Amino acid sequence: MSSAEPTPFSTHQIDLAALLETYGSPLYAYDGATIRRKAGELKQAFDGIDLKIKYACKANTNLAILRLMREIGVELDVVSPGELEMGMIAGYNASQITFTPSGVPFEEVRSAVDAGAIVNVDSIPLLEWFGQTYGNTKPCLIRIKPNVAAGGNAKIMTAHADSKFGISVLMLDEVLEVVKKYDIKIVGLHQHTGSDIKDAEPFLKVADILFEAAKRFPDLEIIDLGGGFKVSYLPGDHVTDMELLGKNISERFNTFCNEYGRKLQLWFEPGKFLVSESGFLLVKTTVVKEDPARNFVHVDSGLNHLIRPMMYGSYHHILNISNPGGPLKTYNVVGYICETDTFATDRELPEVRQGDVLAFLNAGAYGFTMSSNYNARLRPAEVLVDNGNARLVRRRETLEDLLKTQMDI
Ligand SMILES: Cc1ncc(COP(=O)(O)O)c(C=O)c1O
Ligand SMILES: N[C@@H](CCCC[NH3+])C(=O)O
Repeated sequence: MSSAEPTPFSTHQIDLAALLETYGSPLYAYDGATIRRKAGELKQAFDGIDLKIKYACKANTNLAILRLMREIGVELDVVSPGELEMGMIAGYNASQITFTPSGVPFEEVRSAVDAGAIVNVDSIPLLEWFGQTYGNTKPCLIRIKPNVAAGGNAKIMTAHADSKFGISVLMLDEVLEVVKKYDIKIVGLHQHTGSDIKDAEPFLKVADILFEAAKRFPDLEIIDLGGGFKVSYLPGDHVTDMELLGKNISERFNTFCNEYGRKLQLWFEPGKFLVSESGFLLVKTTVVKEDPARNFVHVDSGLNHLIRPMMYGSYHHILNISNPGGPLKTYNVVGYICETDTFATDRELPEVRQGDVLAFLNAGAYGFTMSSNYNARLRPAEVLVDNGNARLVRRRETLEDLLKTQMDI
C-alpha cells in the first residue's frame, strides 16, 4: 500500500507580512482554519467509527489553540501535570484528558487520577503501584510497546524494541499477573509508534498487534492507536493518506470488535497532523554575509525558537515574503545563537536582502513548545488568526520574565 499523492503545499490564507508588521519580529503565527480543516479530515476518514481524537498537546500548548480544539470536539492527551493544568484552564473537564506519562514520579500519576484524568500506564512498576493504590476503583489504559520501528527519524521512533516507551508486548503474561493480583480495571490498550509516519503499513501492523493483545483483556472499552501521521514538510512530500488509512483501519477495527463481541471506541492522539501546517515562524533577516564558501543569511531567531532542524535534521520550507519574485540564489540560513544553528543548508530562495521577512513553514507543531531561553534570548509572541480575526495569544517575553526566578538580583 502506498502513501498519498503529494498534497497542495501551504494552503494558508493569512497575511503573514501584515502580521509581522503589526506584532513585530520574531513571531509565531497560527491559522485556525487549517486546524479546523485537519480535524475535519481525520473525523471524515473514520466516519462511522466511534472515534475520539485526543490532541497530543505537547505539539502546541497555547491556550487559544487548546480552546479551539475543545470548541471543535477534540479532547486532549497530556504528558505532564503542567499540560494537564493547561488543559483544564482551557476549559476541559479532566475526564476528557488522558495522561500518557513516560517514567514519571508516581505522585504525578496520583495527582492526575485524583483530578479525574485517565492514565496510560507505561511500566510494570507503575502498574503495581496503580494496583496497590487504587485496586479496581479507578480505570486505566496500558501503553503497549509493539516492537515496530517506524517514524521520520530514529529520535522520534517510539515503539521499537529498544525504545524506552511503554510495556513490551512480549510481557503480556506479566501484565496480566499484576492486573489479576490487584483486580485492576483495564479499560483500554494504547500504543504510539512514532512521529512522521508516511506509510500505512506500520499503522496497520501495530493495529493488528494491539487487537491481538486486546483479546486477552475482557473488559476493554477503548483501543488507542496514538498519533504520528505524517504531514507535508517540503513541496511534493508524500504524506499519510488519511482517507485510505481510515478505510483500512476502520475495516480491521470493525472485524476486531465483532470478534471481541462488543463495539469499542477508537482513539487517536495526533499532534503534528492537527497543528503543524497551521503555524509559521516569521523572522527578519539581520545580516546577509557573502563568504567565499557560502552565502549566509542570518535571522533574528535560532535554535532557541525552532530547534527541529538542528535536533532532527528536519526540513522546514522557507519563504522570502518580502521579495517573492526575486532572482533565486543559494544560501545557508542560520540563526543568531552562539552555536551552529543552521535552519537550512544550500537552500534556494528568492534573493534575500537585509531586513527581508522570512517565513518558516510547519512551525505549528513542536515549535514554540520546544523553544528555550538559551543565550538569554527572549521567546517570540504568538498570534492566532481565526474566524477572520488576528489575536495576540501570547505576548513577547521581556527581560523581567527571564529574571523572575533568579534570586540574586
Ligand atoms: C504518546 C504520544 N501520543 C501522540 C504523540 C503525537 O505524535 P505526532 O505529533 O507525531 O502526531 C506523541 C509524540 O510523539 C506521543 O508520544
Ligand atoms: N518533537 C518531535 C515529535 C514528537 C516526539 C515525541 N515523542 C518532532 O518535532 O518531530
